[in-house]
Amino acid sequence: MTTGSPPTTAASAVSDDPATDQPSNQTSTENSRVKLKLEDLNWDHSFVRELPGDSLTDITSREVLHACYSRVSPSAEVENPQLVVWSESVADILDLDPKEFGRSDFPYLFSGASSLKGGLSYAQCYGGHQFGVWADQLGDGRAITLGEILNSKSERWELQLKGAGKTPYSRFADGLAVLRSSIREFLCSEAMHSLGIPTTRALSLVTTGKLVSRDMFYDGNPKDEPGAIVCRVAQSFLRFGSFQIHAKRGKEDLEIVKTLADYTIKHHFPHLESMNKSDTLSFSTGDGNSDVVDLTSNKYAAWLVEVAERTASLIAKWQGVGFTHGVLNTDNMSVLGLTIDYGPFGFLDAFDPSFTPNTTDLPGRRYCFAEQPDIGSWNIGQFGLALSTAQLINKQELNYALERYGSKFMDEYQAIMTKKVGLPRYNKELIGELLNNMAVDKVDYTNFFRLLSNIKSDSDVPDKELLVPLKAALLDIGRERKEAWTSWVKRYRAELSSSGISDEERKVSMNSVNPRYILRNYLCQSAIDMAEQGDYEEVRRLLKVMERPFDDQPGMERYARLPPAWAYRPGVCMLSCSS
Ligand SMILES: Nc1ncnc2c1ncn2[C@@H]1O[C@H](COP(=O)(O)OP(=O)(O)OP(=O)(O)O)[C@@H](O)[C@H]1O
Ligand SMILES: [Mg+2]
Repeated sequence: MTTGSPPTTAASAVSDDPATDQPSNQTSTENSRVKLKLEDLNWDHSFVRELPGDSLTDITSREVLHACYSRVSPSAEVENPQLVVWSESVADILDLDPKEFGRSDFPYLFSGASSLKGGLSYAQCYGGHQFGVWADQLGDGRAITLGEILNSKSERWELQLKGAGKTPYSRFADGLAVLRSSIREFLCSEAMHSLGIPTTRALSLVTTGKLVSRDMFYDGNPKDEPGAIVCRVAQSFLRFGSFQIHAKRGKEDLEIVKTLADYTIKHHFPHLESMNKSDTLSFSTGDGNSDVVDLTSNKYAAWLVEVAERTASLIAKWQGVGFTHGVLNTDNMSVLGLTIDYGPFGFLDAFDPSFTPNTTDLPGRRYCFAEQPDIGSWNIGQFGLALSTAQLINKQELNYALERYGSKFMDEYQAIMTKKVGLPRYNKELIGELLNNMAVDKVDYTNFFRLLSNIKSDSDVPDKELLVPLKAALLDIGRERKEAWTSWVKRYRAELSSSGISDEERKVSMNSVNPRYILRNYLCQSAIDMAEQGDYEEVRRLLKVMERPFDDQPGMERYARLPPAWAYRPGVCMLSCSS
C-alpha cells in the first residue's frame, strides 16, 4: 500500500494490508527473528502478581486505599472501529508479526471491544502535584493496562489502551479520548523516539466509531468529536505520583512505597540490586568532603540518583529539539525517564524561552520551555520526599540526588548544544549570544540549526555575504540586527576554523543532531482535520516523515515549513489540558 486510499471499514483495512506498507527505515522488522500472532504473545503479569491490588471491583469513582491498582476491563463503547495508524517498529519490539495489523479483528482487540487472549487488565493508582499543588489521588482515569509482554530478548513491555473507558480513578470524567488528542499522542510518541528521545511508544490508533463530547476551550460550547484509543507501549508506566500517593497516605501505606520501590528496582533497575562495595557509586561532594553518601549501601538512594539522572538527561534532550511538554505535573513524570503523556505539548517554532503550549499554564508559565529543567528538579525533589517519608532514603541522599540532577543536566545540555553548533567543545559565550539573538529575532529553532551547517569556514567570505547561508531563517530581521548576526557569524567562523573539523565532516555531524523535520503543531492539526473527515492518509504520511527526522526527504520539503498564519488560531499552537 502507498499512503493512498485510507481504509474505510475494518475489511478494507485488511485489503489495504498495513503489513506491506513498510517505511523505508524499518529494516529492523525484517531482522527480527520472532514474528508472533496476537494469540501467541508471551504475557507475564508481574504488576498484578507482585503488588497489592484493590479489593473492590466496581468502577465507580472512589478513593482506592492500600493498593497499587484496580482490576478493570476496557468498557468504551465501540461501533465499527477503524485502524487509523500503526507502528511496525513497535510491533517489532513486541515480536508481533506486522501482518497482524491487517486482521479484521485488530480494531476490536485494540479498542478493547474484544479481549486479547492472555491479557489481565487493570488501572494504576497514582497521585500527583498539579501545577505545584498536591492533588491527591489521580490514577489511570482513562488508561487501562492490558498486561505485560516478555519478548524474545526477555524485555518486559506493558501494553495500555488510552481512552478505553471509566475506572475507579475517572473522578468526574468519562474515561474516553478523542481522535484529535489520540493522533497527537500517537504521532509525537513515535516522532520523539525517532529523534532519539526516551518516550512511551504507540502501537496503534483506532477510532471507536462513537462520538465523545469535549469542551476544548472551556467556553461552555462542547463539541462532539470522534472517539479514539491509542495502544501505548512502555517498559513501565510507573510515575513519580505512583510512589507519592502511598507516602502521602502514610501509616500502613508507607510499606507500599517500599514494596513498589522493590518491585521497580527488581524489574527495571536490576543492576542496582547487585551493587557491592567495588561499585563506584560513592562520591565526593565537591566542597572538599567526600564519601558523605555511599550509594552502594542503600539501593533506594542509588535508584533515586539514577531516576534523577535519567530525568535530567531526558529534559536536556527536550531542550535540544525545542520540545515543551506543557503539563509537567508529577503524575506525568516517568520513573524510567521517559516522556509520558502527550497532551498540550508543542515544539518551539520561533525561539522563545517563555513559550508554553498550554493555555492553562499561561498565567504563571510554570511549564514554559525555559522552566523545564528547574521543574524536573522540583519534581525529583517531590519524588525523593516520598521515598524519604517512607524512610527509604535520608535528606542527605535526597540532596545528593538533586545535585546529581543538576550536574547531569548541565553536562548533557552542554554536550547537546555543542553538537548542535558543530564545535569540539562547549563555548558558553558563543552559544549564549546565539540563543539571545534567536530570542530577540524570534528565529525558528529547528530550521536555524539545520541551516547553520551550511556555514563554511574554509573560504574567505566578504562581510556582507556572511549571512547568506542563514538567509532562509533570518528573513525578518531588521537592518540594525544584521550587525549583531554578522558579528556572531564572524566569531563562529573563527571558532570553526580553529576546530580542525572539515566543513563536510561537521555538516554530517550537525545534521545528525539537528532535525530537518519536527512535529510542529500545525502539521498535527492538518492531519487531524483530514482524519476527522475520515481520511487517514495525512496521519500516515506524517508518521513516515517523522520516522526519519534527520534525513532530507525529497518531496517532503513542505513538512519543514514554518507555520502558516492559520496555525496561530486558538487550538492549533495553543492547547488546554482538555482532551
Ligand atoms: N477523559 C478522562 N476521563 C477520565 N479521567 C481522565 C480523563 N482525562 C484525564 N483524566 C485523568 O485526569 C488525570 C490528569 O490527566 P492528564 O491530562 O495528566 O492525563 P491523561 O492525558 O489522561 O493520561 P496519561 O498521563 O496517562 O497520558 C489523570 O488521572 C487522568 O487519568
Ligand atoms: Mg497524565
